[in-house]
Amino acid sequence: MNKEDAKKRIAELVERLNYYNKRYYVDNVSEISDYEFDRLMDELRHLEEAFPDLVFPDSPTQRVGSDLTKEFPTVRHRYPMLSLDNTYSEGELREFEQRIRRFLGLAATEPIEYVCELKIDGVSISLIYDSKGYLQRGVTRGNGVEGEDVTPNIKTIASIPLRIESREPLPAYVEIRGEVVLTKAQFQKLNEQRAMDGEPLFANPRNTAAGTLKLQDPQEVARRRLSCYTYFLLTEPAIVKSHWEALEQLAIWQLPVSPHARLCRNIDEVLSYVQEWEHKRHELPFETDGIVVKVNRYDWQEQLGTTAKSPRWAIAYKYKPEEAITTLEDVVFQVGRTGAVTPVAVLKPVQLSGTTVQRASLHNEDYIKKLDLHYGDWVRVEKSGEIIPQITAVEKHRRPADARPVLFPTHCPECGSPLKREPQEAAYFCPNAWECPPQIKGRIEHFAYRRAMNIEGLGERIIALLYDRGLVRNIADLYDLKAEDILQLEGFKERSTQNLLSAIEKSKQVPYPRVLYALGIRHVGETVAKVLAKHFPSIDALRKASKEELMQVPEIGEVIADSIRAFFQDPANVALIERLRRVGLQLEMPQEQHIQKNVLNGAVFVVSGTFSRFSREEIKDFIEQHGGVVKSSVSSKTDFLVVGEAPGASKLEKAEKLGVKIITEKELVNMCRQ
Ligand SMILES: NC(=O)c1ccc[n+]([C@@H]2O[C@H](COP(=O)([O-])OP(=O)(O)OC[C@H]3O[C@@H](n4cnc5c(N)ncnc54)[C@H](O)[C@@H]3O)[C@@H](O)[C@H]2O)c1
Ligand SMILES: [Zn+2]
Repeated sequence: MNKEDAKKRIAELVERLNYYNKRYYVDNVSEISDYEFDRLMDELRHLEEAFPDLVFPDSPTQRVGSDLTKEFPTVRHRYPMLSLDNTYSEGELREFEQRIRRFLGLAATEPIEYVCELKIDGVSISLIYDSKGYLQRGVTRGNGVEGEDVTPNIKTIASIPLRIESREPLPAYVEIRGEVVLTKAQFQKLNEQRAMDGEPLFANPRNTAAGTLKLQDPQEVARRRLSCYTYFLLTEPAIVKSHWEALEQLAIWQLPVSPHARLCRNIDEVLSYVQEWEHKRHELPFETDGIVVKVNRYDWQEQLGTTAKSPRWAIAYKYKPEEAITTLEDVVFQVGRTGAVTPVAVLKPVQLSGTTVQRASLHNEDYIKKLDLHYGDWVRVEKSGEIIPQITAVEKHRRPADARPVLFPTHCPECGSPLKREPQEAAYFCPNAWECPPQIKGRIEHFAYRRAMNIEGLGERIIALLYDRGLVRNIADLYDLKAEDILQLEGFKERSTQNLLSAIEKSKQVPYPRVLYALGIRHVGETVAKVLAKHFPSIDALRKASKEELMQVPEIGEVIADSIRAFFQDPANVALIERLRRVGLQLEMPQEQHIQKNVLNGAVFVVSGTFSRFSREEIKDFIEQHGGVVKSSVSSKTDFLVVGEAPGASKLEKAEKLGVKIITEKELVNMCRQ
């Protein structure tokens, strides 16, 4: 390539990679796969090596991708937080060893020990502990030089100790680094919940963890249940001489360390570790994208030093994304509870990363157009960091001559209504909310769902049966069901019929905030429903609220306000609510909760055990709404310990010792009634 062309290509790569970096680190979105990103990076690095005077200062090869957002205070790192050099080839691992030997002037016979660790696909974090062992700060990598202080969010992570317990005095400065992740199981749970709430699904655990760490509401962060693994210890003065000892020290201090790290005596053992984990890593509870290899001895690490972007004593070996090639048999267009239409590719079954893949996500119309997808096409399917397989490319040269292009339907595949596309949104939806079967069934499923009305036994299958028999067309119909209706359903006997009826009956006691959530108003998830119920203590108050009044509530923005207004403007919804009122659903907060505002007068409460009338969150809210203060542990300042079933023994004991008054939930409710 001549210099002119190189210059053009370099400028183009710098611009594109900087753009992907911003999308990835700031917006937490991957527009291309990590593998493609790394290939472009590699191309840039090679060009820059060939034309060293064309290395721009803003080149992504020269700096760490920055996560700075200006939404959190920034903190300067005492030691820069760098990235890692990476490779996809085992040959380059051997070259890595050769470079180290040359740099340190070691003979070929001199053994070099390495520590191998799994490269966890999450977000790096730096934890600073003070000399008494208390967690002082949690800071993101930022641009490597300064990061963002996300301490309140970090404190929600259960496995990170708020205090290091140590018999020996701690060094004056303790910094621990690690990776914040979402486990695959937790990621799936969150997405199930989002599907229930009709919200767009998260793409993958890494980007979700990164986005979660940057939320402004630590309570929401806590709800998402992040995890953490630590793998770095920096202290002043130094207390260990090698990386392996550092990992041991972290374990002694009860920091979460991965049990799979291994001390390898030479590069061959490193390569075996790499091979050993290539497939086994899929069984781990979290996602990994490779292996990190670190020179064990600290004195050697120090001599090797760092480049502007990464240490010379470590390298990441990344596994190529596993890919399979198969044919596209069909595309189905699924209609969800909110009417959103999602295209899903039906593939000829093929093995990929140890599972049989038969379906792949196609996201939306734009994605299908970008792929230029045709029925019968040979397609490449990848599972890289994404749980749901993706079609990454079409093998156009193998396309059958008469192949028809995949076109997005103009009408709903379920009810035939013309589809609509919201301006600025990629997704199409079916506007026929009241008659489109999957939307009706989806709303009833959402209503019956555990965290909403919690109607036990009323799942997807039974709802489909009730719907197909014409017994239920909306949520209010559930309350008109008779024993003889249910008895005629397949699989129902006397007993199961009674159980279902009493589960439906029981749902009449579900408190108002959950009923509000169960109604399935778009954008009104669990948290928003609670906030709304607090400010508008009855459904009538909410119905009468203007857009402006709604938007005065913290956390309620224009989108939510519009959605609530639209819901109540539909007469069918108003009629439905009237029916729910007649059957006796809770459509307002209990009287005592909004009259007796300050009866508890600042008294300090601790709660323990499980309660029959409230969830853990609800009892805390209840106390606070009545002017009490809730603390998490019993001390001499505690006035009351409220005990439910199976209270914590240590709390009870402490309360008894300190003479704290112990009361039941019933007594608490009575106190608030006076
Ligand atoms: N898809 C995209 O659009 C896009 C954009 C930008 C970056 N990326 C991905 O991010 C990579 C660059 O990110 P990076 O600079 O954070 O480098 P990196 O992720 O390749 O490696 C460095 C990071 O690995 C993490 N890590 C996990 N386990 C570790 C362990 N045991 N020891 C040490 N570190 C460990 C640390 O957070 C560390 O900061 C790219 O190679 C690419 O894969 C993707
Ligand atoms: Zn429809």
